[in-house]
Amino acid sequence: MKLHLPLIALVVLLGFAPLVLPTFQVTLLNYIGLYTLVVLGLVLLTGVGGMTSFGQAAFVGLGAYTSAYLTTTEQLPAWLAWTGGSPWLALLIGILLTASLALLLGALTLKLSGHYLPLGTIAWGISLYYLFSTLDGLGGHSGVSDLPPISLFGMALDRGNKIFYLIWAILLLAILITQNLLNSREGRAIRALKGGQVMAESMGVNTFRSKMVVFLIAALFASVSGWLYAHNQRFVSPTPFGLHMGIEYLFMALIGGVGSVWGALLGSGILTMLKQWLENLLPQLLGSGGNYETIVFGLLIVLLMQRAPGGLWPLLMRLVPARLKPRPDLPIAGDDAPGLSRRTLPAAGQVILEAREVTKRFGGLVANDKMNLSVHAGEILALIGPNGAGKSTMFNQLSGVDVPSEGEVLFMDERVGGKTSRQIARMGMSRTFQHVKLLPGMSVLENVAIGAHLRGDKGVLAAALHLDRTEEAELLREARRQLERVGLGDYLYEEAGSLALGQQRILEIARALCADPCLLLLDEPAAGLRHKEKQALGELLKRLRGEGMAILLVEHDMDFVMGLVDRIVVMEFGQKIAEGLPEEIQSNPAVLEAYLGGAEINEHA
Ligand SMILES: Nc1ncnc2c1ncn2[C@@H]1O[C@H](COP(=O)(O)OP(=O)(O)OP(=O)(O)O)[C@@H](O)[C@H]1O
Repeated sequence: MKLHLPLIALVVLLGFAPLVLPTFQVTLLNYIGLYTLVVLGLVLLTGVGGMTSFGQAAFVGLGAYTSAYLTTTEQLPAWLAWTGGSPWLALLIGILLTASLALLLGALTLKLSGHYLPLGTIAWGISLYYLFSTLDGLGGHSGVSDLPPISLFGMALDRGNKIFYLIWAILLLAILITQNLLNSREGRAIRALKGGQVMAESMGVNTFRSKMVVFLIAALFASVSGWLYAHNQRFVSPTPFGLHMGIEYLFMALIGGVGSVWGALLGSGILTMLKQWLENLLPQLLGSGGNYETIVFGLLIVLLMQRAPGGLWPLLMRLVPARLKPRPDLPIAGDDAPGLSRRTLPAAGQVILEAREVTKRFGGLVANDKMNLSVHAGEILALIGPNGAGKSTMFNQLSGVDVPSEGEVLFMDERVGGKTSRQIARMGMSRTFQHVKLLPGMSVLENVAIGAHLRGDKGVLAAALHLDRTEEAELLREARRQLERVGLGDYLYEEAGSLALGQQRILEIARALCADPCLLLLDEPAAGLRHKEKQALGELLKRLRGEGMAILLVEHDMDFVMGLVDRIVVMEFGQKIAEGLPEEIQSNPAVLEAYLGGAEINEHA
């Protein structure tokens, strides 16, 4: 089922709602719409991006108070006088103010990791809350009243059933924008934030920028919700923008399903209705007034986290038959489309990667000792050695993940040390990982398309407005092409996490190829592969070599290495003990001694 069908159904239902429902229910729906807008931001920020924020209510307050101040103050400062009490111009100022503050707060807090980030959001959430009650002109704890209603096409939205349409139109637009964004090049970068940052950076994604984007969007959604809230209530006071409300928004996200866009609506709806219902029911049941609903909520949340940590939306989706499930829109360009531009590969034999006297020390331990090696275009070089020989450490120096203590690594005649993974990816080096790094819940096709990140340039705005479709179709076609090339063409729409380990390794190679590299670094590509898969991988790597690609692999499987590579570098105790053709290495006494105490290398080492 196409993804916008549920949207159309919802629009029709909502169109009739204020005409048939009693005022009280319309008011409830208005609140659900306002809360969902904030929670939608949290889904992006927390559920998708993996950054927990307790401070969203403060951004709601910022939007609300900005409009309250601008539309009720009689003598505005001269530089703001042009807003003339218009809620729409106040919205514009609110958006600009929120964006500026979000950029500042994001720059200060988003680099924090672990529990420091949520603590940071609590800190600025509390600061903003106190600012609302302290700043001159904002009415202190009693707040600001008599806000004008929003006018639209000359009609004052002064009643719940009128502003209803504006609230829900803005919310549906936000849902659409969020869906569009998530199903795009930028969206894949955002979805990689939770659990895939190292991989994403090595594919050229600027993960800090992606974090900033979701933080900004979440703040703007909250601020617009605040603006609507203020003009719906026609009154603002600090209470609804405090930390407790920040926590309540998180609860809504958690109940609905913090990773799903529609979960935001479900969570806000359930919490709002349930709260209302419990507020009425519990005092009657218990025979006295009090905040019993908060206690019941606490218990319900604990229960939910035990039983359905992913929230209710994923549970509901499990009940829906596969053919009715909403499918993301994944356009794939036809074969007649022009295709992405490709890098010109260096001439065969040209030195692409060179390690010069690379030494790496960890305290007193010398993991790499004056290592020299070079990789040429159109060549497969294997780096082998017994466990602990220093191969992974060398791999890290070569790929720029780590900087040598002494010596240097040159890639395409430029120093690798000190460059970011992104810069190195842009130069044409692409890699796989010893421990597979992919996004298990994302489709195989989209996982591989992350590799093509640097081959597109459409940004957030283009994605949100769906103006990126041609480029997106090209990127996905490239991902499909690489998947077909490595033999995973039948698995495009499977979840990557459902593939066998061997297939996941192959997926990583397809992803690396999607970047159109001139050098492939493969960390134990044959580990976990069955015999036939290894043969197929060997054939693929030979084909790539034939096309002029340089390939460096670290590998333990000697059968695989000996039948495939052009040259081998052998390491032991951090040093190079041999270098040469496979047949030379197989009979090199030093190598035989290092590996098997003298036996010939022809089995798995
Ligand atoms: N970050 C680190 N801090 C301290 N010691 C390290 C670090 N990384 C690696 N080492 C040490 O450096 C030596 C080489 O390790 P490395 O992982 O590079 O070997 P390897 O050849 O890749 O081994 P394996 O085949 O088992 O993966 C080992 O003694 C290891 O304990």
